[in-house]
Amino acid sequence: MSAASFLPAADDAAIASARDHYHRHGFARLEPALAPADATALHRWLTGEAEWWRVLNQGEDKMFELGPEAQAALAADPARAEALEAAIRKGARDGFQFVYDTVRTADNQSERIARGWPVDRLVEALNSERWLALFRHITGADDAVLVDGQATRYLPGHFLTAHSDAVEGKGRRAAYVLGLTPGWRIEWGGLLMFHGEDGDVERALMPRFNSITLFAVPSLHSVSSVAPAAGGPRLSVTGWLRTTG
Ligand SMILES: O=C(O)CCC(=O)C(=O)O
Ligand SMILES: [Fe+2]
Repeated sequence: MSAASFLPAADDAAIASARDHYHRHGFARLEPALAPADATALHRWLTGEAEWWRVLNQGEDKMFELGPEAQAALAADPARAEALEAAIRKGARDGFQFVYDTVRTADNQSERIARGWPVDRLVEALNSERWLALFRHITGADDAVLVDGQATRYLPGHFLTAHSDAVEGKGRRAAYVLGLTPGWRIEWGGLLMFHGEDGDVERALMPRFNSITLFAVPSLHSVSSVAPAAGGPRLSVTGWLRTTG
């Protein structure tokens, strides 16, 4: 892991085609995102040492973050766990709801460097001039100056309903999702869905390993539920290209 440079690995043709696609459709996919060994090392860390927090919301503005101890306490109390599941199902029926696992990184560079987990070092790399210039080139967001990020893990039953990513004051210009699950199948769910104005699915994207998807903010999208039959968790690093800190 210590050798990981997290430099961009896509060639000029892939970059040119991503830029063209983004300008025409508001999203693009770049692959390979990283050197294969770097993506594999991240995947190994995400499936091994990473410490996951369960995050979920209640209504529009209440959010819960359950660390390892709170998750263990919940697992030991099936009645409470089922009540929480029921609340999540109810919230998802007609409203905005999410539940998934995360490893957050600090927006602040010195905190990322001090902790130095692989996901911190990846987000550090994404803030290098090399990656920033590439992101600006593809998205046309010339005023973007920083990249934030978190690792996410969607287990079977996890999902994120429709939202636009626009948050007042955050200066989000584009979102990115770096897929880190090898061997995913469409049938396993966990698809990044863009919602069309006609109420149909405009586009659904597979969480492909070592590909980075970029899309403009705001745009209405969701992550479909990971199916019970999924062969593993849906792993990514995701965040935003921003104008302000
Ligand atoms: O993981 C993804 O594909 C997208 C996640 C997302 O939309 C978000 O975290 O806001
Ligand atoms: Fe989003």
